Amino acid sequence: MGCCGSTAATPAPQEHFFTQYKLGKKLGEGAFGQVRLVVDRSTQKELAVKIVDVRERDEHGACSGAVSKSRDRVTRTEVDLWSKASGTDCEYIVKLYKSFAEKSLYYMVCEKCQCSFMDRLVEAESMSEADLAKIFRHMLLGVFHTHEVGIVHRDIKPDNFLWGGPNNSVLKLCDYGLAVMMPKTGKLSGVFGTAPYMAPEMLRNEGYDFLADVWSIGSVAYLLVFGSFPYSPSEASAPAMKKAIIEDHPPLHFPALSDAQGVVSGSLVGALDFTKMLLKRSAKQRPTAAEALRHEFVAEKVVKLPDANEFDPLLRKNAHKARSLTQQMRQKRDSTVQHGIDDLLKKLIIKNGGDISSSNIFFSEGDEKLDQEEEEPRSMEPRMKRRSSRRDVKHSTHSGVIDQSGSLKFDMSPNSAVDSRASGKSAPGDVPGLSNRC
Ligand SMILES: Nc1ncnc2c1ncn2[C@@H]1O[C@H](COP(=O)(O)OP(=O)(O)OP(=O)(O)O)[C@@H](O)[C@H]1O
Repeated sequence: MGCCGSTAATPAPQEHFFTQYKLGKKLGEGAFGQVRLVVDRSTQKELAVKIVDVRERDEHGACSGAVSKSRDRVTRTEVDLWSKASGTDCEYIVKLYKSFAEKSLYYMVCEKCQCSFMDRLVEAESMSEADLAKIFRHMLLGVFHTHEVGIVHRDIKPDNFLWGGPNNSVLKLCDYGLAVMMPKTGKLSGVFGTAPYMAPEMLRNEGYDFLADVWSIGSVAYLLVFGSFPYSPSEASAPAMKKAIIEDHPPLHFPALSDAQGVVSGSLVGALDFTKMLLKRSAKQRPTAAEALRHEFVAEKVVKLPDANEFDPLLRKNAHKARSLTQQMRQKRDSTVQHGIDDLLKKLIIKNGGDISSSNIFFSEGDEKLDQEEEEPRSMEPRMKRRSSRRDVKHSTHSGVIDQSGSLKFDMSPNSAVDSRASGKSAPGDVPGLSNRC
């Protein structure tokens, strides 16, 4: 692969990532890459960079050194579609500033966010209906603007929303790795995404469109309101989950919102109605993102004032359940992939005149700057606790699918985030047209 520095939209072959940015600490890990802090050398502004390694790997993660054509194509598509969505200047989409493809690594320079949606939800000191309404309004706005430019995201789930923007109070959609442009025919095919959030029409192979993303938001809403996925098959596996969604069995049901004493949580009535509206099994009866934004639960004109001390007891309980479930869904991170990228980056830093020995970015799990911030008064979002990147890195580096209690849970990931574009080959037992993402 040749060097091709570019702005997100316009190719500019003379630009190179390392001449413009100084690489910093790791903020998170993905299946094929990592996200790091960067500093723009000309403005000193802190940003983030998603680095994706497109080299061929065998099933043990060993790397041949050659570029994988399919992974290269998939990553190019991710850059193109993220760039297009980001071009809407919607504040509810993580902004992509520039992208580079050099030495089998893609660099996507984007705005730096504070933390993931789920991390803050669990650590929040309060959570009211007003907070929930804001969350879904932001999610819908990111999805709406994505749809406006003809893109179906196909991987709407809690992990793909990050808190950022002014006071870190804006929820932003990210990860366009499975996104696709809606074709002229108006229908898409193929199963993509993460099993518990997949729309029935996608799994039934009936053809789907933007409304598949709306179903996924409905699944996230269900998760937060009830603390479980809309479908909870007895066997905890991706195939069983897909079967349950296809067959509506055990049937989709909305339990009474009551606590152990049988007291109905009145504050969640609006959220429940909103969730029911999004989770219409028939896509024809489901609202578009624009229509959903007019539902009175999320509509801007309906003013809801959060009470600083309010934490709906059901929401508190469900936030922890939801966090545990979403952690089980995460794909196992392959340390070989991470080490491979780190090795390449070290060589590139040295080649570009940097000094690895005086830098701890590859050896430290911590992020001193953010740790210091944690000791400062929480001025930005007072009711939400910060989460240090030290814990982030430790968790993602070592834990795989280990939950908060440290116990290893069932793993839905091998079939949960699927992308037939990524690997180009099927694994035994895969549904035709489906292959694992990693
Ligand atoms: N712009 C950003 N600012 C700060 N942290 C980020 C940013 N983007 C991603 N992260 C962190 O990095 C982690 C990995 O992000 P990425 O999008 O690569 O992962 P992923 O979606 O889990 O990966 P994959 O698409 O391979 O499954 C996120 O969970 C988040 O914690």
